[in-house]
Amino acid sequence: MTTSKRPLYIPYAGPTLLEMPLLNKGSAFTQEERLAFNLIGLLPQDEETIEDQLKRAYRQYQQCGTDLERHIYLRAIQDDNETLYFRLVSDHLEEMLPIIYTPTVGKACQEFSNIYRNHRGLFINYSDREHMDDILRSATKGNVQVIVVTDGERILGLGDQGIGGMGIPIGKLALYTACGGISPAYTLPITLDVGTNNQALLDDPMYMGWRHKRVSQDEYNAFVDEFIAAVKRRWPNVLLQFEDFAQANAVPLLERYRDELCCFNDDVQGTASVVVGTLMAACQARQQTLADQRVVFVGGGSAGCGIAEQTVVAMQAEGISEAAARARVFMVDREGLMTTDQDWHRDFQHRLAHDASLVAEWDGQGLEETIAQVKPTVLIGVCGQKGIFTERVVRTMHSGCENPVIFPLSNPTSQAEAVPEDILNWTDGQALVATGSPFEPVVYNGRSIPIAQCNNAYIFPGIGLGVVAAKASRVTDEMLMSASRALAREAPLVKDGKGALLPPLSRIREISMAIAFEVAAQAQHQDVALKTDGTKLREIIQRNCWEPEYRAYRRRSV
Ligand SMILES: O=C([O-])CC(=O)C(=O)O
Ligand SMILES: [Mg+2]
Repeated sequence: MTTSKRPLYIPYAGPTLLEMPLLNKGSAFTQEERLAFNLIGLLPQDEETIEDQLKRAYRQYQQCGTDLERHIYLRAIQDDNETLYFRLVSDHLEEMLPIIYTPTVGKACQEFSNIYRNHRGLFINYSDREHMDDILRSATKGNVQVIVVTDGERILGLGDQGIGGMGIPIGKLALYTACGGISPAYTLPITLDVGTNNQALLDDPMYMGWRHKRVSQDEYNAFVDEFIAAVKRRWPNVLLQFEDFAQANAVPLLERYRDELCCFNDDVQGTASVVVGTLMAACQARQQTLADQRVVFVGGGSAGCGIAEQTVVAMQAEGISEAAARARVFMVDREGLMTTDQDWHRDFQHRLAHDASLVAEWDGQGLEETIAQVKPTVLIGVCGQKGIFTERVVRTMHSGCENPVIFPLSNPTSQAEAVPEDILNWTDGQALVATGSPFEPVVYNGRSIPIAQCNNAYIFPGIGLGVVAAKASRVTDEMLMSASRALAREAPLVKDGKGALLPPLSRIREISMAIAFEVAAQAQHQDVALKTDGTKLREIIQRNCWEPEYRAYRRRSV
């Protein structure tokens, strides 16, 4: 079945057309199209519908033996026929998200050079820097609206994966389409190949990236500068998402470019936005405010500090002073509670450090002691250290707080600070738990407790859709806060008094639309997008939503 939308006029034909994943329909080309586009004899005789193709594809998917094989299989369909890929993923969204995205995408990054089949996106190598404009020009898509870029240095909690990190921009952009409705014709994944410090990759004869240590900081900064300048020349209005950069670069890059082009850092700002939205939902479900909470973060990197700063802003919005809000937020890192006498902090960490006098009477300032002293109501893990929320840590917290909120957020599953089942067992089933990677519901005392996946996937597709639809020129902090509020409103535990802290992923398309609306309205309010009325805005957002369905093709002469 093709849609009732108007036909597309296509200048390509023959094998070339079949090799264009954005246009290929495979066995679904009609007899008339096969004639018009010189496809006779290039396809088996039977003219199929997308439903026929879906049945075959899903059957083959089910025959794959491992999650990584399922990932490879889906990526192959994506490279062959994007319409079929997105329809298949949309039809089985909850089942396939963990395959195309976290956690399986982590494995796909680690195995990138071993499982490589086909080109997708751009690899911009440091030694090709003089050709930056040519490289961007050779991106076959003319109208790019969203770029996700990584340099592969901090892929999930898995560290430096070199060019293997490309799995992440590809996965994130698949979600922009599957969850946010952005047409795949408008998305472009990019990996900046500035070398790798992962010795195993450098020694691996299969490794496909630049076999070179990461370039020096000065060389790196100049290279990223050239990249951003070239992007601005080629697509001045694009939305650029920074993804999985190392801590040393994430915040500085964001600060350097956020007033220069429409960009955001998903790990810092997207994660902050989804976590604050989930915290708001947890507080509302308990009829408390965020400003009532004492929050301990384990992991003082850019993600942890980003969430902490956004938490401070959200507490202030409830009416307390900045100083009072900061007094309720505690960062624990490798040297324990972050205090102002430690000299390793970067600026963004120093702002969140407590005065050393706070710990003067404590018995050290490690995680357990901090929990015992601070008596937090919320514990958030963003340190990538598996199992750091030990039974002792969780039980100590529970002894000071009847219903603790505990979010082990590190990804993928193998890096989680604790698993939900243990947390619920150690807290007599009282904790409110959300994780970064997906987990099955936990059965406790015969009750099935759903575990929310507090992953930035709830946020970035909606932000992207809102920005693209409203043609916003910047991503402001207030736009991110609107996204948090829109997400909290959808929490089943708040709306219905039961269920999870976040809506099921099966509703993510709808949630992304709601987020897009709030984000776009806020952009208009702040004059970073042209004003329209609300009805018109809804219409524009709707119009920007691409559906994975085949259009009829007519031949256009070149
Ligand atoms: O990709 C994910 O699942 C979330 C994320 O940004 C990260 O962990 O870096
Ligand atoms: Mg990330």
